[in-house]
Amino acid sequence: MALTAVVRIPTRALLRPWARLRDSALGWMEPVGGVEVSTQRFGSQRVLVEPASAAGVAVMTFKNPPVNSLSLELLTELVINLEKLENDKTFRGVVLTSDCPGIFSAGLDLTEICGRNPAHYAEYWKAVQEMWLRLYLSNLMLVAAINGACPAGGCLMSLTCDYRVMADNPKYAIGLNETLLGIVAPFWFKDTLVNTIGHRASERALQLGLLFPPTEALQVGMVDRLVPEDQVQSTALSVLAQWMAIPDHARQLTKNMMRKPTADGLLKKRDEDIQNFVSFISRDSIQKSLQMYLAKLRQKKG
Ligand SMILES: CCCCC/C=C/C(=O)SCCNC(=O)CCNC(=O)[C@H](O)C(C)(C)COP(=O)(O)OP(=O)(O)OC[C@H]1O[C@@H](n2cnc3c(N)ncnc32)[C@H](O)[C@@H]1OP(=O)(O)O
Repeated sequence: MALTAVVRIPTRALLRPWARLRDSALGWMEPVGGVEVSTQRFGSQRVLVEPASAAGVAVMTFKNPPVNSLSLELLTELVINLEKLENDKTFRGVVLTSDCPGIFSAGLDLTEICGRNPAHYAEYWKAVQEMWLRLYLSNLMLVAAINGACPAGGCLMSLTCDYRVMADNPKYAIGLNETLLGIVAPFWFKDTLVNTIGHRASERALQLGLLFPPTEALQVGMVDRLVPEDQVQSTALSVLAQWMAIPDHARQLTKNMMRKPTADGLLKKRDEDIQNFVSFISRDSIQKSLQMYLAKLRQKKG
């Protein structure tokens, strides 16, 4: 297959991202009248996917400037590209990283959960759930190359990976800081953290909305390795090379055994979780908190 191919995504699907996801699952593509979104194999506008030099490995790079916030579009493209990698049996491992200097991901896009209507909140939350479920239960080996700040939803995304390599730069921090915004991390964010760093450390981190600098993140077990900034991706690739030595079927069944009970917690009540999110996020007091937080972020520059 050519390394550079233009992928055409139908215009109607760009307007309705979930239609696009479904179409992608069916392998459907519109030959004319679409929008050119990519020049990379499997890639799309906000998610670049390139085969690494090692066989069976791809690098997935998020490119949603300025801060890689998890917009509906980015979430949709992420899921589509992950699905394509999973369907292409030549790939066994993926490095997830960022194209935004100094930022892995700023987490959920606050403009998606602030000042919109309930139907939009529901659609957006479904996309967040889908991202988590697909990554958390992926049969692929996933390694996060965390080359910058990694708060909230960005941290969640990295926690779905099998291994985390972080840049050893004290300017960067990682954690679930939801309480600092006046919001509450849902139970499946909490479960993902507990599965990574344990109950007591999670209880403290979640209540205080702690953002850990790299050294502390390593100590608490939120990341697995710190390396100089320019070695984050190469280290992630060498970690993957070690994991590739394990037979896939045994590793995949083991991963599933470890993670399925947690994922089932959400799968069993996805709709209820969406309803809870919509009613929580629609509250006036929560919208006010989010608006104040966004205003503070915007004022920082002024
Ligand atoms: C039941 C409810 C559960 C919901 C669970 C929620 C999970 C979440 O993920 S909520 C999002 C939490 N995210 C954060 O708290 C991070 C906020 N951002 C930052 O701390 C910083 O932006 C940074 C450290 C990621 C980067 O800092 P810096 O390089 O200094 O960039 P700026 O702060 O100047 O930001 C540039 C630009 O981007 C806008 N922005 C930042 N984060 C977000 C975001 N998460 N969503 C949307 N927009 C974001 C920021 O407002 C600036 O915009 P402009 O001023 O218009 O340029």
